[in-house]
Amino acid sequence: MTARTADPDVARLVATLLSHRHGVRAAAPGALPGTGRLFAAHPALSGPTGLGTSAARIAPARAAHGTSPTEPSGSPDSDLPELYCPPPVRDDPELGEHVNDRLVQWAEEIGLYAGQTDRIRAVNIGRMMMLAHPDSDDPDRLLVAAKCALAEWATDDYYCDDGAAPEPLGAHLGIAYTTFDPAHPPLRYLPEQEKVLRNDPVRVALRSAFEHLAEIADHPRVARLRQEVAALFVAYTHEGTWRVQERMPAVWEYLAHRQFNSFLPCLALIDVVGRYRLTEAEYADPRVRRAVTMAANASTLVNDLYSMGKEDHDQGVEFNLPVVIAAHEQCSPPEAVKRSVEIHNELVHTFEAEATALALTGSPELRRFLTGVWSWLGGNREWHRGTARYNNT
Ligand SMILES: CC(C)=CCC/C(C)=C(\C)COP(=O)(O)OP(=O)(O)O
Repeated sequence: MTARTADPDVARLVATLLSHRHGVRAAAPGALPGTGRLFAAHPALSGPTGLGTSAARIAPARAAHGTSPTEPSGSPDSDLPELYCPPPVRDDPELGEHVNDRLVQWAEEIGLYAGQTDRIRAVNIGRMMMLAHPDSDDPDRLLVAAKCALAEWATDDYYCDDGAAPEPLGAHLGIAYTTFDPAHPPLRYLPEQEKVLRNDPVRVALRSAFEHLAEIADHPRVARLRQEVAALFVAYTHEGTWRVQERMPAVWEYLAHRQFNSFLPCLALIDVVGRYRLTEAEYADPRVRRAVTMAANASTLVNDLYSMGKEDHDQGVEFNLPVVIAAHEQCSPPEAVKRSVEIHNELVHTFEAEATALALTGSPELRRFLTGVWSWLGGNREWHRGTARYNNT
């Protein structure tokens, strides 16, 4: 495994991706084909109503941020393929800021990212939740999703990234897991266990986030998130092994890991935030699972592309799809970025086709959930395009 250096051609391509005015435009439709009409036919499932909610309704061809399928696509100054991604459905900066303020307050109260309040505020996960969950204007629900996301992200930042030693990773994650699936030791060991769970900000954050989730979600959906975060932790360990072994994974292996070291836990809360209930039978349907995990993977490849600039400055080896492709397919870094965009696009096209079929034949709740995943892709990309986490390097 060789250390990477910032390649000026890659920097140019990443800058193109990040650019608002000349970047790769959203090329995908704003709604899954056919679902706009179906939503209209099911007013009970057509999203929130009331003050300030009109922007949250799913509109087939309208972008919240000046990108629409009718706009020209592709960048004038590069041959980077279009990033196939829907536009964001709504942009309500005030709502995002409100959620973000409360999220930062929570982080301060529990000591998460202590001394880095300004940085965490600038990352603006409140805005991410506002963009990615356009069918909810409920700040309390968006805040719960934001707390879960920040706690999951912090687990990565504290235990995996930023030069963290890989050796204790398994133990860190094993203990962290018990914050939301409690261990029940003989009573005499309980004080010692409890002390450890309280003396680390990641553990405190995960426990607190799950407690808040339990206030708004029923047991099956809390269990659903538990399962997705367990898979996330397995994937964190998977990545840690490459560091210990100093091994560059094969492209297929990297992608398999990225399906779960992904935003899948965020997608799992789409119905909770939207205040409806997708049955566990439908969530677990292998056809739904395939579509949703592909979308999760694609949304995280967006992260790989947008975070390349940041990762060039991080300590230690940072894995992302272009780095893995360049290493294994003996191509230049710019070519690896292009191939990564193509892989992203294939995943999104496949999701679009399969989710459309499922939405047309499944329950109204499944239809709304899959539309929510599609909206999530658009909001996720829009957030990556603007967050200080990837734009201030
Ligand atoms: C919000 C959430 C579920 C986060 C867990 C997974 C995660 C940390 C990412 C999908 C982000 O990936 P990465 O580790 O590459 O993050 P950075 O690019 O370092 O911000």
